[in-house]
Amino acid sequence: MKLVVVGASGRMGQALIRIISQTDGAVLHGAVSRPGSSALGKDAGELAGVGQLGVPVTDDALAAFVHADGVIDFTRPETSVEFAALAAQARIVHIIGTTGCSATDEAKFEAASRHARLVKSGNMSLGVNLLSVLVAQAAKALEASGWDIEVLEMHHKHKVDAPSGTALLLGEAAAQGRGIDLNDKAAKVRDGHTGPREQGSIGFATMRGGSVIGEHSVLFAGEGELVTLSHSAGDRSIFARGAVKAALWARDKKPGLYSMLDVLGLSSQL
Ligand SMILES: NC(=O)C1=CN([C@@H]2O[C@H](COP(=O)(O)OP(=O)(O)OC[C@H]3O[C@@H](n4cnc5c(N)ncnc54)[C@H](OP(=O)(O)O)[C@@H]3O)[C@@H](O)[C@H]2O)C=CC1
Ligand SMILES: O=C(O)C1=N[C@H](C(=O)O)C[C@H](O)C1
Repeated sequence: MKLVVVGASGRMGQALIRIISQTDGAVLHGAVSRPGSSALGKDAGELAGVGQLGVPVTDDALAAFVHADGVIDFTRPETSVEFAALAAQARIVHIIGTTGCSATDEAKFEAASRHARLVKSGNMSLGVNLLSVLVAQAAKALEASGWDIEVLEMHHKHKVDAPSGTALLLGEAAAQGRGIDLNDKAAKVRDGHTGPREQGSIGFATMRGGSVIGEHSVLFAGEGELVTLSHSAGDRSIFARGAVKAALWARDKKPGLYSMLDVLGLSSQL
C-alpha cells in the first residue's frame, strides 16, 4: 500500500516514516511538510533516521496524493480538514490522528467520508482502545453504587490541546457505559469556589511537562475505595503502528468514517 505521511517533520510524522519502512505491505510514497519548512527537498528516510528512502519531502500535497493509496495525518485540526477534502477528491484512505478538532471540523470529516475511507481516533494504540472497553464496563458496573469518574492525563510541554484526545475518548467510553451524553456531563475545568462535585459528572484533569509521551488514568471513586484503570505510552511507535494497521485495514473498506475500535474488532464490545 502506497502511503503518504503529512506533517512529515513532526514528532508523529517521523515515527510514522520509521514504522512504514519496517512494515510489510506498506511503502512510503510521499512525505509532505508545510510550505517554507526546512525539511523540504530532504530525503524523508534520512530525516527520520532510517537511511535513504528516495522520497523527497514536498509541500505539494495534491501531487503526493494522486497516485497514493492512503495518507496518514497527525498534524493540526485545520490542516487535517484540508487534507480530508483532498483525500476525498483522490478517493484514498485517510487516517487521522490529529486531536483538538471542533464539532465543525468533525462535520467536515463526516462529509469527506462520503467519498473516502476515513479512520479517526484520539489514540491509535491497542492498549488505549482496550482500556476504553474496560472503562465502559467499569462505569456501567459501578453506576448503581454512584461511584464518581475522573479522567487524569499528562503530556509533554509542547502539546497544544486539552483535554487530550485520549482523555476525551476515555470520557466518551465512561459516558457510554453510563448511558449519558459526555457533552452534558463533562467538567473539563475547575477553578475557584466550584461548590461540591456534581453527581454523575465526568471530571477531567490536565497536566503538561517535560517529554512525557502520554499518561492516562480513569479513576472510579467510591466511599472509602478507589479503582484506577490506566495506560502509559513508552514510545510513539505504538501510535504509528496503529495508524499503519488502520490504513492497511481500510484499504478494501467502503467509504465511511471508522474508528480504531472498528480496526481492532472491538467496536461490538463498547
Ligand atoms: N491519535 C493518536 O494516537 C495520536 C495523536 N497525536 C496528535 O497528533 C498531532 C500531532 O502531534 P505531534 O506529531 O506531536 O505534533 P508536531 O507539532 O510535532 O507535528 C505536527 C506537524 O504537522 C505539521 N503541519 C502543520 N500544518 C501543516 C501543513 N499545512 N502541511 C503540512 N504539515 C503541516 C507541522 O509543521 P510545523 O512544525 O512546520 O508547523 C508539524 O511538523 C496532535 O494533534 C497530537 O495530539 C499524537 C500522538 C498520537
Ligand atoms: O499530543 C500528543 O503527544 C498525544 N496526543 C494524543 C492525545 O491527545 O491523546 C495521543 C497521545 O496521548 C499523545
